[in-house]
Amino acid sequence: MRIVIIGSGSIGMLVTFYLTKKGHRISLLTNRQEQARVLNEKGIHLIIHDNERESVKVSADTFKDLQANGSIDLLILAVKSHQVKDVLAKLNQLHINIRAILFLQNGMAHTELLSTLEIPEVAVAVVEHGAIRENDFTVLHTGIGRLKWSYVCEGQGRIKDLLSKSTQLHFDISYDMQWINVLEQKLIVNACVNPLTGLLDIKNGELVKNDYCLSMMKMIFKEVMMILNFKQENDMWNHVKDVCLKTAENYSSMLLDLKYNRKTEIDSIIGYLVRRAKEQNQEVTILPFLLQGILAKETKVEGNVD
Ligand SMILES: NC(=O)C1=CN([C@@H]2O[C@H](COP(=O)(O)OP(=O)(O)OC[C@H]3O[C@@H](n4cnc5c(N)ncnc54)[C@H](OP(=O)(O)O)[C@@H]3O)[C@@H](O)[C@H]2O)C=CC1
Ligand SMILES: CC(C)(CO)C(=O)C(=O)O
Repeated sequence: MRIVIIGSGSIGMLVTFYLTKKGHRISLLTNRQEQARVLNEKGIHLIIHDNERESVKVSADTFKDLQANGSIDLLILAVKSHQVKDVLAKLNQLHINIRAILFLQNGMAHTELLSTLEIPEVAVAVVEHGAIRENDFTVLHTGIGRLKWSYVCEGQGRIKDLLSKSTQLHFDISYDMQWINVLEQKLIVNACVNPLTGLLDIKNGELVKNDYCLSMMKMIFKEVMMILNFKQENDMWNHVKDVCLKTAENYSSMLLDLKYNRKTEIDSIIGYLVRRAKEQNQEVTILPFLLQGILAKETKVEGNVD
């Protein structure tokens, strides 16, 4: 089975590492020639529990090296949510025949593209792990979590086959029948944690340790619950707080994107919720505030006030 992973950042390297270790042959497609060269020379190094280091050999190519009219049995997309559209458009232009696709993004931007896909097998997953790209060939596995996934359409079961053969190795995998539930539950967590940690420049744990932060997070949570019409409010609130505790020492991906001057996934998380509130004629004030706040930080103009 030809498995291709596009996106060789934190999650792309993490998933490639574990699948390779489990014996799967993966082609990792990078954005930059230099990264492909380094990966082919050094392999992927994974650092876990502060200093345990392991490495695997990998086969890396650039996205631009993809041959037109080729085929991919299973494509795993590990780019940021706002990069998905561009990647799919390029694959389409090259007439690549994709038999199955697995999305690993946070947020909901990619769900708006699902109805346009002409791929027989489609699944979505959320990654509850923490991973940080230290350099072009090293990834830190900072939080051990789960990969939760679900089919949008099952096709020939290639994804099920791969994931059922890939359990353990620090990568617990669980299946849910309802793909929308999988994504919405992660959306709730990301909406509560990411923008607030990004704006306040704090670790995830501070959100539950500091009473002011906790009450701000509760205000966000309330608006999100209303928009999604989510029923099990208490369970979900406990889950959000639990994620903050389990990832207490982590910086959220949004805070890191801001720190390294990268575009954040705010539109796919909060932008999506604001658009949904508008469609449902619901008045929301906190989420638009967060959206503007993060966009302001993303486009910050430096200089003296006077
Ligand atoms: N990191 C984490 O701990 C977690 C991440 N996630 C989610 O996983 C997804 C991926 O995140 P993450 O790995 O952190 O992101 P990164 O920014 O680390 O990685 C994205 C990768 O995609 C590459 N890329 C961008 N555009 C293209 C393109 N057109 N063609 C080929 N490659 C491209 C980037 O290249 P370049 O190297 O040039 O930038 C980069 O290597 C996100 O949706 C994120 O929210 C979910 C849970 C935890
Ligand atoms: C779960 C959480 C909040 C962990 O930091 C995350 O998904 C992220 O940072 O994007």
